[in-house]
Amino acid sequence: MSLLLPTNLQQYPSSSSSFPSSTPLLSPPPSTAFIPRRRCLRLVTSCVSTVQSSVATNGSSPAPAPAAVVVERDQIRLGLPSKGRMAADAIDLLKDCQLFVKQVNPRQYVAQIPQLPNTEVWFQRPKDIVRKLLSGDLDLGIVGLDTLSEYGQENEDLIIVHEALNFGDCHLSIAIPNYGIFENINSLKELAQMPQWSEERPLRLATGFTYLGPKFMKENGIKHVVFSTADGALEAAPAMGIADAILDLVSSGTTLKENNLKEIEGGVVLESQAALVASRRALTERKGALNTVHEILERLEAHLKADGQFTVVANMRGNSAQEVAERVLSQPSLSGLQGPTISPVYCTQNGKVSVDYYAIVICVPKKALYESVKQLRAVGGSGVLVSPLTYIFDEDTPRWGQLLRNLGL
Ligand SMILES: Nc1ncnc2c1ncn2[C@@H]1O[C@H](COP(=O)(O)OP(=O)(O)OP(=O)(O)O)[C@@H](O)[C@H]1O
Ligand SMILES: O=P(O)(O)OC[C@H]1O[C@H](OP(=O)(O)OP(=O)(O)O)[C@H](O)[C@@H]1O
Ligand SMILES: [Mg+2]
Repeated sequence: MSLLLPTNLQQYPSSSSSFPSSTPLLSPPPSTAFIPRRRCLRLVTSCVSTVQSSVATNGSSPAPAPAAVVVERDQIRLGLPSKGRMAADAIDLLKDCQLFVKQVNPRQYVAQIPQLPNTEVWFQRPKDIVRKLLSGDLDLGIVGLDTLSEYGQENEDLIIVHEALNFGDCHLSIAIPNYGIFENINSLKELAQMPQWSEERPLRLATGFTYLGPKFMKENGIKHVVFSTADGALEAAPAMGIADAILDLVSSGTTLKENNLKEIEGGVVLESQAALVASRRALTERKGALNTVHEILERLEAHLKADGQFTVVANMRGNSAQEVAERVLSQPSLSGLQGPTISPVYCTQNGKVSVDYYAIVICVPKKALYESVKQLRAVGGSGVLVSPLTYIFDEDTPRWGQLLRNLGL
């Protein structure tokens, strides 16, 4: 995968050809950029009988084939999650960027965004958004980085345009029971070194991530492992006796806790949140796609930057703007984005206009609000007004420059 990939994903080699032939129950090296998923799973099923049925009914399809051509059409297509926990948040984020998705009813899978007249929205399951970006049926999409990595499989055509949309935060992590033989096991290394695992009796790992799971275990040198898969509620697998460990998404950790499971050191495969993704082919070959992604990106960056900040206005007595500025800048949390704006506050006394006070305006990170208010008071600030910020449009968006460089433009 190309530029803008988060660091935690960049650690993966772009080819999976290094799967050792001695690794039991894993697929041999593929000859193309795609892992032949069916082949990988068939090897698993031949060794563990219980896996066969779950794999057969799992619905995991083979890795998507790369699109050969960009089919001509007038509209740019943006894929949004049709349901699940990301669906509402994606629409809300666009709404906060003044991009209103007009969906007539929830069962209608196509919608418009009046502010982007050349763009249509298609609602799809997250994994299908990735597949359809690859097949050329979608041009842009919002999905979790986990889904992108699992179904995109480092395909060069997928470009992460914005890797941190600030929702859908979770991480993909190995978890083991906190009881029995695992009671004192707290790291991946300790798990790998347990004497229980052998070629005949490998560690049984249940996961929906049938690409990332084997890849991670291989990269960590864990040989005696076999994978099973299911569509959900994986946390039940150890207690049901189906698996020894699981690899699944974690956010609050409640599901693990409620099922007597624990994460282990070194067991995090990736950190994930929602991302804006594009097809490289679409951006380079489809008329209007680059302009559309530029507009969406500008709005997203401006909104997301503003989302973490408050505007703070306060009055301060002083002899000059310079003197007030010196006092304000003596405090570490009051420098704002570029520095405080300081303006005279005019009032009349005995019919004469005079300036005794100055208004200062700064942007303050939401996390630092209380600290900033304390610092303002300490240098004589009063009448502090705090209001939310809607947008911060910088001179240029850093991600836009990165995107153009990535596309060779
Ligand atoms: N517990 C969680 N907390 C936060 N984000 C999560 C969590 N679980 C999943 N996600 C994010 O939301 C995305 C969609 O998850 P969701 O559960 O809605 O669908 P799914 O499980 O992938 O699909 P399906 O409907 O087939 O079960 C995930 O790919 C991930 O990026
Ligand atoms: O750490 P937590 O906040 O408890 O969240 C983790 C759970 O959320 C996801 O499941 P989801 O709710 O999507 O159900 P699913 O298994 O049907 O996908 C994930 O697969 C975990 O089971
Ligand atoms: Mg789910």
